[in-house]
Amino acid sequence: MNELKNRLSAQRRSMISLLLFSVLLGFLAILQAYFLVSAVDLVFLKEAVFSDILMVLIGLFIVLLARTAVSYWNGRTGIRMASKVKADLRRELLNRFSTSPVQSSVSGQSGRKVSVMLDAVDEVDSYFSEYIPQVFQASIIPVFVLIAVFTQHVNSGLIMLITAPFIPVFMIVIGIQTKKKSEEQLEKMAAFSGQFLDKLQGLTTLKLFGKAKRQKDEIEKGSIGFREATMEILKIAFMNSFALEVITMLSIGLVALELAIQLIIYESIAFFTAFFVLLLVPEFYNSLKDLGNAFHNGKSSMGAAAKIQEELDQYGENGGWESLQFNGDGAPAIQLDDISFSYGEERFALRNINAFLPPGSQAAIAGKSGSGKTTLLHLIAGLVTPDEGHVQADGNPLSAYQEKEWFNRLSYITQHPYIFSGTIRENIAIGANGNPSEEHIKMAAKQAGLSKMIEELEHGYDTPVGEAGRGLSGGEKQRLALARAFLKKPSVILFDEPTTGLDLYTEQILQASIDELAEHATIITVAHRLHTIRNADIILFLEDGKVAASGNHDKLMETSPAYKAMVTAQQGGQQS
Ligand SMILES: Nc1ncnc2c1ncn2[C@@H]1O[C@H](COP(=O)(O)OP(=O)(O)OP(=O)(O)O)[C@@H](O)[C@H]1O
Repeated sequence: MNELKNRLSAQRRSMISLLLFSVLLGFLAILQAYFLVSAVDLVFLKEAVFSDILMVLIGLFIVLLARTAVSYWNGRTGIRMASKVKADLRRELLNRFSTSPVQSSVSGQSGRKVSVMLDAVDEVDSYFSEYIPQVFQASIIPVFVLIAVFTQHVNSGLIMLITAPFIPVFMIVIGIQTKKKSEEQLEKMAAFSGQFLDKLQGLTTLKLFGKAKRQKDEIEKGSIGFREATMEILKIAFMNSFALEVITMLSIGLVALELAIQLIIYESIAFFTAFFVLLLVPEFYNSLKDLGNAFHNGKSSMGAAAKIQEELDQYGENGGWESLQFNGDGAPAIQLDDISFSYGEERFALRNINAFLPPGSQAAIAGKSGSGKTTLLHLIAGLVTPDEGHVQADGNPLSAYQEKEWFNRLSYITQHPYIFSGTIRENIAIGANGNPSEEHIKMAAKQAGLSKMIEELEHGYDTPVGEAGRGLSGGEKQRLALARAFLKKPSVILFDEPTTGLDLYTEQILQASIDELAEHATIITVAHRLHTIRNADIILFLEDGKVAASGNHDKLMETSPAYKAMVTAQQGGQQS
C-alpha cells in the first residue's frame, strides 16, 4: 500500500487536477438537478410555455455538456497517472533485473519475471485510473450534495447521513478479503507462467523422453488452479457489486418513501424541494457505491504492488558493488582469499578456497564432475557472492569495484554462450564496450575462426540467428563467444572448456584464440582436456568442494595421487 502511496505523492499536479475536477463535478451535479427540477416545475405546476423555460433548458444543456467534459478530463487524468506509474515500474524492474543480471538469472524463473513485468504491473493500473479519481469524487461530491439537501430538507439529510456509513464499512470488509485473494491469484499466475515458459523451453527434451503428455497435464492442473483463484476474485467482485447495489437501493428507497409521506400525506413539503432532493439522493449514493467498486479494484492493485515490491527488493540496489576503479588496463592479479560458498543448507558447498593467480597467468580448475568447478568460476566472475572470504582483483575485493569496471574487463566464455535473436553482426557486437566498427567486427570474427563460415552464408553478417533465425552448432557458438571476447579485449578471461569432443579444426581454433587472448589477460579455465591442464601455470584440483591440491602439473603428479589417477584415466590408463 505504501508503495502505491509513495508513487501517488510523486504526482502532485495530477492530484490537484483530480481535486478541482471533483469540486466541479459536485457543483455541476447540483446545478443539473436544479435546472431539471425547475423545468419540470415550470411546465407541470406553473403551466409555463416553451419560451418561459428556454433559458432553463439552455442552462441544463450547458451543464450536461460541462459535466461530460469534466468527467472525460477526470478519467483521462487517472489514466495518465496509471500509465506513468506503469512505465516507471517496468523501467525499475528492468533496471533491477539487468543490474543484478546473474543473481536474477540464477534465482527464479524467467516466466515468473515476465508475469510480474507484464501482468502484475498491469494490475496496478486500476488503483490510479479508477480508485484514486473515485476517492476524490467520493470525498467531495457527497459533501456538496449533503449540504444542498440539508438546506432544503433536514430529515432527508439525516437519513442520508445515517445510512451512508454502511457503504464504507462494507467496503473495508470486502477490501481486506480481496487483497488477500488477489495476492493468492497473482502468486498462482506467476507460478503458472514460470512453469509454462520452462516447459515450453524444454519441450524438445520432454518429447524425447516421452513426458510431453504428463507435463501437459501438469500445465492443465496449474491453469485450473489459476482459473479457480480468478473465479474466487470474481465471486467477491460480484457479491460486492450486488451488496452495494442493495444497500444503495434501500437507502434511496427510504429517502423517497419519507419524501412521499411528507409530500402527499402531510403536505409539509413543496414539490420543487421534494423532487430536487430526490434527484440529488442517487448522486450521493452512486458516488459512494462507485467508490466501493473502485475500492475492490484498488485492493487488487495493492496486492499486485506488494508482489512487484517483493520482486524489486529481491535484488539489491546495486548488487553490492561499490565505486573503485582499476589502475591501468593490464591483467589484474586474482586472489581467492579463503572463499566459502554454499547453495543452501545441506546442499553443495565450496569450502576454504585459497589461491593466488599472478597477472597474466593461466590457471586451470580441474576435478571430477560435480566437484564445484563451475561454481568456483561463477564466484570468480562475480556472478555469485561468496558467503565467506573474498575474490580479490589487484588486492581489492571485487565488490569494492564499480560493477561496470569489473565486467568491462571480463570475458566469460561458457559452454553454452547465449545467442540473442538478431543478426550475427549484432551478436558479435554485444562483446564491445562501445559501438564497434564493421572492420573491428570482421577482424574479431576472423580471429575467432568464424569469418569463413559467415562469408559462406547467403546474407553473411546479416544472417539472423538465435530464436528467430538460423541455429548455430556448439562449436560455432563458442567461436562466436570468442569473437565477442576479441572485440572486448578483456584482461580477465574465464573459460568453461567444452566437455564434449570438438572437431579437430574447432579445437585448434579455440586453442589458438585462447593463446592469443592470453597474451594480455589472466586466464582461468575450467579444464577438461589434458592439454589445457598440463599447460596451466597453476592447477586448482577440486574434490568435493575443496582444493585437494594446487600447483603445476609436475608438482601435482608427484604430490596428489587423486590428480595422478585422473590424468592416467584421461590417458586411457597409460602412465605419463
Ligand atoms: N543452483 C544450484 N543449486 C543447488 N546446487 C547446485 C546449483 N548449481 C550446482 N549445484 C550443485 O553443486 C555441485 C557443483 O556443481 P558445479 O556445476 O560447480 O560442478 P562442476 O565441477 O562444474 O561439474 P561438471 O564438471 O559436471 O560441470 C553439484 O553437485 C551441483 O549439483
